[in-house]
Amino acid sequence: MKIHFTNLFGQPSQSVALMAQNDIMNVVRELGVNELGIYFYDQTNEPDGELSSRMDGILAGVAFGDIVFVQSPSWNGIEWDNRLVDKLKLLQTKLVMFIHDVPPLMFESNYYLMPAYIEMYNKSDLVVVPSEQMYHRLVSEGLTVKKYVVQKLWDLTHSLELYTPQFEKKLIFSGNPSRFPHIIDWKYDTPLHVYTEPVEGVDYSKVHIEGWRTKQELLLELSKGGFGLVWGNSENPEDERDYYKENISYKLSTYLSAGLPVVVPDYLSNADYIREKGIGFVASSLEEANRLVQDCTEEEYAQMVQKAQYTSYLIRNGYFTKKLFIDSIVALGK
Ligand SMILES: O=c1ccn([C@@H]2O[C@H](COP(=O)(O)OP(=O)(O)O)[C@@H](O)[C@H]2O)c(=O)[nH]1
Repeated sequence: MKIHFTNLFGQPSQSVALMAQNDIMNVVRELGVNELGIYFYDQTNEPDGELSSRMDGILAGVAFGDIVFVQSPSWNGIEWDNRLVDKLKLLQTKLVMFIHDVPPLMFESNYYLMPAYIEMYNKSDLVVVPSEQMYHRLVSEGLTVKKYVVQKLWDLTHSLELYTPQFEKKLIFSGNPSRFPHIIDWKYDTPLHVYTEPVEGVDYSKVHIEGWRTKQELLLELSKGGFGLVWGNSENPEDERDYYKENISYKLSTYLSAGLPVVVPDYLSNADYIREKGIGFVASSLEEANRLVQDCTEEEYAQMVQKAQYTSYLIRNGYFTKKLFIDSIVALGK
């Protein structure tokens, strides 16, 4: 019996979906997993026979009874993904749906696709979900798969020699303000440094715009100090859509991979982890986030940095992925 993971190719190198899938693959490859490369492309007018041959090629190395983790979605559309799943069922594989993103919940205009996604998820033997909240949400939408494993945090692997974060009353945000517009309308005392590719015609005068960095450059910069800020798509938590409360934030793991203390909103699916481990502040508004940083002492910060080392070690070395991998195999065998 072999174990396979699908892995995404063909998106720009700045795509977080691509980074996340590729990083998962880098971890499980070390565990002997076989890679099923999936190309992201415009498949709209692909003739049926060609699509079928393409998929047979992708699945050439899969034998009857193997275990296949499908990193979902492939971003080629639900029909494409569903078709691949049907081929995997024909091969009588044990199917693990590793749910990274749920497009019908991400964008309101896609909600109509929910029954199609649930139908596909229900073909699997086990689902890996970002959080308990997401599992219960999907069950409320019709998910019937009983076996599930919670991912909890993204890994972000590297073997860089980083700095030890130093106390500085500054916040850092690594993400595209087009998805987080309130970030560049920053109204608070604590300086906010934003890592993103600047877009022409956008006013960045209220923040310190740092430009785009590669993963390595970003981690090195982050590890110098300050606090990593996670916030949802709305400034006010009351306006926040459910999705950010159910999925897990990639930027949160980026900060933690660099050993940086964080400030997160109280609705974040894994805010309890930050609170329990003492590796940052949990805030109910951006105003409070600002105040918590302003009131923080050097000793308090040093303690958070000390505690963050443990989570940083796990994230850097891929342990959240290794854990979900082992938990899934154990659960499939029950
Ligand atoms: O200069 C930059 C800015 C961002 N990023 C990456 O892009 C991610 C942003 O992800 P996103 O905003 O989608 O995260 P989420 O919404 O899940 O918090 C960061 O965490 C980094 O890993 C990067 O590599 N270089």
